[in-house]
Amino acid sequence: MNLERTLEYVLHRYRWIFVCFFLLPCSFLYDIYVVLRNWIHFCSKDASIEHQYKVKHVQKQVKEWIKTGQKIPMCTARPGWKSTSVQDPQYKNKFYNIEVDMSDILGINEKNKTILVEPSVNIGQISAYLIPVGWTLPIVPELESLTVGGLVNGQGVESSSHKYGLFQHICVSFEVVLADGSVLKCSKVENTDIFYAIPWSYGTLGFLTAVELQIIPSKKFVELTYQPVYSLDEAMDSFEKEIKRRTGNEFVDGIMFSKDRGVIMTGNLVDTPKKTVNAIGNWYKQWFYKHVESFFETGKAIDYIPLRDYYHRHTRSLFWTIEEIIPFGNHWVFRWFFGWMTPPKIAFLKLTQTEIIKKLYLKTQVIHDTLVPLSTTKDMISFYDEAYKIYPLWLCPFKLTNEPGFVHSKSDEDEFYVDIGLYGRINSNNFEGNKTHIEHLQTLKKKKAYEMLYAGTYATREEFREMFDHTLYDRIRKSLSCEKAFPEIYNKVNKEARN
Ligand SMILES: Cc1cc2nc3c(=O)[nH]c(=O)nc-3n(C[C@H](O)[C@H](O)[C@H](O)COP(=O)(O)OP(=O)(O)OC[C@H]3O[C@@H](n4cnc5c(N)ncnc54)[C@H](O)[C@@H]3O)c2cc1C
Ligand SMILES: NC(=O)C1=CN([C@@H]2O[C@H](COP(=O)(O)OP(=O)(O)OC[C@H]3O[C@@H](n4cnc5c(N)ncnc54)[C@H](OP(=O)(O)O)[C@@H]3O)[C@@H](O)[C@H]2O)C=CC1
Ligand SMILES: CC(C)=CCC[C@@H](C)[C@H]1CC[C@@]2(C)C3=C(CC[C@]12C)[C@@]1(C)CC[C@H](O)C(C)(C)[C@@H]1CC3
Repeated sequence: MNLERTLEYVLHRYRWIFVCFFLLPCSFLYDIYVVLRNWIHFCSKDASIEHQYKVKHVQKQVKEWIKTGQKIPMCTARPGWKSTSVQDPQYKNKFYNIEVDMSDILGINEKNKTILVEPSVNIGQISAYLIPVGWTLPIVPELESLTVGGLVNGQGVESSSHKYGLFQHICVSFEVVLADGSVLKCSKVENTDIFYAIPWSYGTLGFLTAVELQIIPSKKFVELTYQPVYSLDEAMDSFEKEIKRRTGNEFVDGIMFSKDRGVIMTGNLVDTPKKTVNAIGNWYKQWFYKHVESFFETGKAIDYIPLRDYYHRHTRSLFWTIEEIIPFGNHWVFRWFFGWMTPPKIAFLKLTQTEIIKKLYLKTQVIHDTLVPLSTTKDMISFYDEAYKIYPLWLCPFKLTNEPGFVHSKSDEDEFYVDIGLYGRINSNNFEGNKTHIEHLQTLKKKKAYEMLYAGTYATREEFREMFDHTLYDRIRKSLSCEKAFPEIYNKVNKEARN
């Protein structure tokens, strides 16, 4: 027991040695390799012609699965350690793996204001491609490694979501390979039901092979205003006012550093900065959340930030979770000398974490996002303060439409919700392990909230069905004969059902 404790302590406390001396250089070299590979690929091949061959390859694999007698369900062959989540999808070892590794941008259609991409294209790739040519996605989730396939089959949210909704709401059409090996295009005008059923479906309706996304004109900078607040009431009032402001804000989000102290941030796109630009993405700059915290000393302030730096502001510090791994990572000496190699790749961190580190995270930390109606956000934050006391806390408002599907507003109208992000160490003396986690689930139910599923769910199958609207999903699964081909969503996102 004592030995285990000591080992836990050493592995956790000194993880940085392995991360700094091994994972950081590997991550940096891997990034160079990816840039070169994409560039060579871009110069040597016509992505849209090659796309057709890639789709045929997926179809061929599905048809081979049919010939095997459809005994075990299918899933993508993307290894679990590559996924941007804490989960370990062990089903990948048991299921029939289909290679859907398609990572090309297929082109922009400026007239229709859309971009066509393959599903393994990541958000970093899209922002680097679009911004220099004057366009951007209306919603750019902040971690560069998130893929379009994962964001569509899962879910995505960002500080522009109060205006545009969730990532699924900027999708124009999907191309999918179905369980019978056929290819189908769906959108708001053709195969509508399938179009609405795919978001949140976790790859349990078919294999996504292309996604058409809405694009909007971009500008060079974000004018970002930081407004410190000194009580939860003030935070909620300011938040509500900024979301509903008539003149509009392109971006609204907030970070609470304790129950009574937070910073609400509002931003707009501009071409001409009115003061010196703050390129917060440069390797020697402070971690973004530390920069935000500094405004308690100075009071309300404005920054002009290059657009791409703003979008990926939490990439370098993985929100605030990197501090647990490299505790001195924000020290100026580290930033100046090693900052250019950060962050370590999430995939490499996952691949190399030990069982003891995994257990320690589960025992002492929570990584979870909940989607709570704006009207009950204050109560939910108070609950989190009592039960977990995890700070900083991310607050990201979003518009939830009543379009059909797994998650929609609970009235006939669009409603405002807030994504509350808990990422870190539990500091509350009231925390009582699973008892608290169960109370949390019950509170979510009372508040008519949803859970984001990248962190998995501990809800029972019944609770899960109560939280998420399965009406359309069940119907589409039947009509597309998915029973043998794919597991149900629950069997992918709940640990016990998954194994
Ligand atoms: C947010 C949360 C909610 C929970 N709710 C319930 C509940 O309602 N009812 C109940 O009976 N038990 C609940 N638990 C506890 C849980 O049931 C068991 O501890 C778990 O099933 C043990 O499985 P595992 O170690 O194989 O972890 P896995 O689920 O396989 O996860 C693998 C590893 O990933 C990490 N990890 C996974 N998810 C998280 C996360 N959200 N936050 C931090 N680290 C994570 C851990 O390192 C974990 O060891 C909850 C745990 C967490 C963190
Ligand atoms: N700001 C934000 O919104 C953030 C969101 N996230 C979450 O991260 C996740 C995305 O991470 P990422 O690593 O990109 O994705 P993952 O590899 O985690 O994939 C997520 C799910 O999507 C399915 N999927 C992915 N591609 C396809 C495809 N082409 N066809 C069919 N199914 C597919 C996977 O199926 P299979 O199981 O078969 O592989 C899996 O179930 C999302 O769930 C998102 O919610 C995380 C951080 C921030
Ligand atoms: C909806 C939004 C904005 C979600 C943000 C989620 C991030 C905070 C999550 C996504 C991936 C994530 C779960 C991860 C981790 C921290 C929190 C992250 C970055 C870490 C790095 C924590 C340390 C762990 O040992 C391990 C390496 C497995 C994970 C990897 C994924």
